[in-house]
Amino acid sequence: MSTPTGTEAAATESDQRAHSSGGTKVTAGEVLLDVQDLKVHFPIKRGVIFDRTVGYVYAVDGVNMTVHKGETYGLVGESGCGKSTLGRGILRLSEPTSGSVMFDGVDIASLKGEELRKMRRRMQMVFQDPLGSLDPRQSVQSTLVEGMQAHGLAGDRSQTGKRLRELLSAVGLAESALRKYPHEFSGGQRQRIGIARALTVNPDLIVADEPVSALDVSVQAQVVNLLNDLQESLGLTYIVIAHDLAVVKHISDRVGVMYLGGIVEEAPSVDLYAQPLHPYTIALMSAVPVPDPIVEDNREQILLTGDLPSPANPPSGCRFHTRCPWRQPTKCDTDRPVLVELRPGHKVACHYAEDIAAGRISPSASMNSAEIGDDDLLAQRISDEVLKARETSSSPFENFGA
Ligand SMILES: Nc1ncnc2c1ncn2[C@@H]1O[C@H](COP(=O)(O)OP(=O)(O)OP(=O)(O)O)[C@@H](O)[C@H]1O
Repeated sequence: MSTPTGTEAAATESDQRAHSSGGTKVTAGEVLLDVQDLKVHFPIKRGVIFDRTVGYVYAVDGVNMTVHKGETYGLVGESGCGKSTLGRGILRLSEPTSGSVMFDGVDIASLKGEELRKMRRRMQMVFQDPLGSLDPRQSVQSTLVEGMQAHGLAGDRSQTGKRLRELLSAVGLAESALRKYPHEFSGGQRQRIGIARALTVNPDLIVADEPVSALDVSVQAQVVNLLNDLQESLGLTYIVIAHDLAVVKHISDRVGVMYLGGIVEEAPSVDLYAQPLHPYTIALMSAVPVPDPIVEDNREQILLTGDLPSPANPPSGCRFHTRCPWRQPTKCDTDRPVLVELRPGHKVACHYAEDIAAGRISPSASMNSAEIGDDDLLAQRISDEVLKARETSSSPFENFGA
């Protein structure tokens, strides 16, 4: 996770390899998580008496990703593209349909019972809505003690008390918080409790699903800084799921862009934001205003037509071809592109990414803004991103385009 001053996460020289990519330092430590061809399909059932499976929602459909120890991997993409399901699939909170999830060298799909429980202790989740994810009838103390007891980490009374004080101090809450209930806290404080709960079991990996999106912009930076401090002091690895492009840019070392169940682009955060290579990422980023009025005046916005296809009936070939301004006949419609490393550490799943980057293919006129209707879903979502970016430009985060 990048700090607000842009310093890199600490790691020892021996477990790092670094190389330069257009001025960006790409740092890769030891692999903690290795996801291969992960699929999570949800059956669609019909029938009152006989529960017939009539189809599947292909929520996650062939994801490959690796996450290194001590890094923050940001997952971004529009609503419904499968980010949460991927996070849950990695933790086996949603049962994968196929594929492998290697965590610290062990395939967690093969684990059962006690072994799975022990492995789960090392992987925790922080949720978007701290109020919804905390039991309103439980005091902070019982919430935290419950987490420890579930994994046999509670110890005796004085050990538990010491640990509780450590946890509260780690997340910046006073000891008096122990006796209080979730409704007595602000949103930011509740998220601190959610983080403390995840920390009770000394995890290695935290999957944070929209950890700041329910918070006021003024509080978002505090929680991001807390996550950052905890990462440095405890050596944590994060997967942060977020739709806010500014937040993702700010907190991630590397970013994966998801579209309809797959990762279409993955790169070190600085590289991705400096030069997006996948048409979907290019369109998302072109929609976000920049603070410099001259740059803003010349900003070329790529708008896309068509609705987001249903994950129950995804398009053939490239999943994005139905809305891609650079779509080329036949190949895009028939062949599903795989992630290919086009720059150091920068992978793209697009048959024509190099041609697009070199300007050898122009976006189709029929896909430009003139034809965008008010009811276009993506246009709506992109404009939501624009509005969000405008809000965050007065937030503690740097403006997306800065
Ligand atoms: N338990 C489930 N059963 C059936 N379909 C599901 C289930 N969970 C998610 N889905 C579907 O899977 C797709 C991906 O959902 P998911 O929540 O992972 O997306 P997301 O990118 O996290 O979106 P959001 O940002 O809105 O949470 C959606 O079409 C969703 O409706």
